[in-house]
This record gives sequence, C-alpha cells and structure tokens, in this order.
Amino acid sequence: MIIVRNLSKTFPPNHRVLQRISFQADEGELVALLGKSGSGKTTFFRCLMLKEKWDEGQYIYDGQDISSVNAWERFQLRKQWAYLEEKPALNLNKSALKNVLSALLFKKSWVRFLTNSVSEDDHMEAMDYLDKVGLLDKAHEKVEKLSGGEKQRVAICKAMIKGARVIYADEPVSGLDPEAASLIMQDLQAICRKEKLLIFCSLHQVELAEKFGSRIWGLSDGKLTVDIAGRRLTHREKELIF
Ligand SMILES: Nc1ncnc2c1ncn2[C@@H]1O[C@H](COP(=O)(O)OP(=O)(O)OP(=O)(O)O)[C@@H](O)[C@H]1O
Repeated sequence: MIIVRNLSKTFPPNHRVLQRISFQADEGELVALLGKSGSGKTTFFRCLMLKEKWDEGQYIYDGQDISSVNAWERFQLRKQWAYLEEKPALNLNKSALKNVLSALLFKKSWVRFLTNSVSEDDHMEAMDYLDKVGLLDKAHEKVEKLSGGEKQRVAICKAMIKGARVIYADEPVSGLDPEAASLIMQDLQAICRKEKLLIFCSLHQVELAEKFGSRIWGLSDGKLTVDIAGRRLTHREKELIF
C-alpha cells in the first residue's frame, strides 16, 4: 500500500531530521512508532501526509508515485488519510454525534452540503461507529463534557466515517491514564483488523507498542533503527531506539 525509498528531510539551515527512510507497509498493519522526543516522528507523519515537503526520496501510495500527482489528485488522496492528534481537533460546543457527522462534509452531495442536511443513513452510520467505541450513550453529549479518552474515541469515529484507509495517530494516548490509553489502543487495533486499515501510531510507551503493534519501528537520529514484528523488544533493540 505504501512504499517509501530513501526519504530524507532537512529543516533549514541544516537540521537533518529524517535520513534515507525506507519501508513497505500494507493494509491491516498497526505500526507502532517509537522514538525519543524530537526524533522526528511528527515530521515523518507530516511528510507521509503531504503536509511537509521532503528533500529526496520516493513515495509510492497504492502504486502511484506521489511526486507525479497533481493538486486535485493530492486532494483526493488526502481524503483517504486521517490524522489523530494528542488533543483531537473537535468542536467542543457540539455533540459527539455532530462532530462525527462533520467529517462527512466532503463526502456529502452538493445539495446536502449546501443545506447542511444529514441523511438517515449518515446518522445511522455515525451512531454505529459511536456504538463500536462504546460511546452510544454519549452521542448527544457535548464534547466539552467528555473525558480525554472519550474525545479521542470521537476522533477515531470521525476518521472511520470519513472512510480513511490510513490513519496517522500522533501520540494519541499521551496524557491519558493507563486504562484509557489501553482502551484507545484496543479500538485502534480492532478497526485496523476489521476494516483492514493501515495505522501508524507514534507512542512513548514501549509496553503499548509491544502489546498492540503488529509491527514496531524505532526512529533514532533520523533513521529507522528497528523494524520488527510486534513482540517484546530486546535490550539491544531498546538501546537502538532510546
Ligand atoms: N517546522 C520546523 N522547522 C524547524 N525545525 C523543526 C520543525 N518541525 C520540527 N522541527 C525539528 O525537527 C525535530 C523533530 O521534530 P518532531 O516534532 O518531528 O519530533 P517528534 O519525534 O515528533 O517529537 P515529540 O515526541 O516530542 O513530539 C525537532 O528537533 C524539531 O525541533
């Protein structure tokens, strides 16, 4: 699904953040990305989401070389990707349900877009996703009243209803207590398996990467120093990352 060869990124004047990163990742994989603070995890995601330009390297998505796509194709590609942040960008004054439905903005027909109307199907689909993440009873609750973990689950529902095929989750469980963090990781693992998504998830907690990652990557000094199937990391592997 994604093939990257020798991707490098330098911030001016000469801060090299990513150095010749190469990998292939496919649908159904949950890639847990570990790395020290400042190791380049966010920059890496931003490059893959075309929010940041890279200096050199080849990036192929679904067989298509990204360097050759035009602005319209980029726009279409971006619709297939979702970004989950530590603090999800939600409208706090609106209900969980309305926040989820807002992700349909670009999927709606023009008539429904202009009249801002929601079809019965959209409504049911949004409720289904909220149900899947255990938020059905909070569907009509204002987001400002939800906990950090619940807000993150609303953001996951937004990604799902948008029809995202790739999710970039940038430290989605930072700031959550261990139980809430584990629930979010369980949700990501479940949708990854069921919907055959490709999920990249940057984490600071090694244990979560070991428990939920189908694959574990380590980023250090701008290089992918570890790329293994999900399992307990050895001492040596941890040293290569931290
Ligand atoms: N727009 C920018 N201009 C210049 N330098 C930047 C820019 N964005 C990030 N950097 C630098 O690139 C390096 C990597 O930053 P990045 O945010 O990608 O790391 P990270 O691994 O996500 O960190 P953290 O775990 O703390 O979120 C840092 O040294 C940062 O200061």
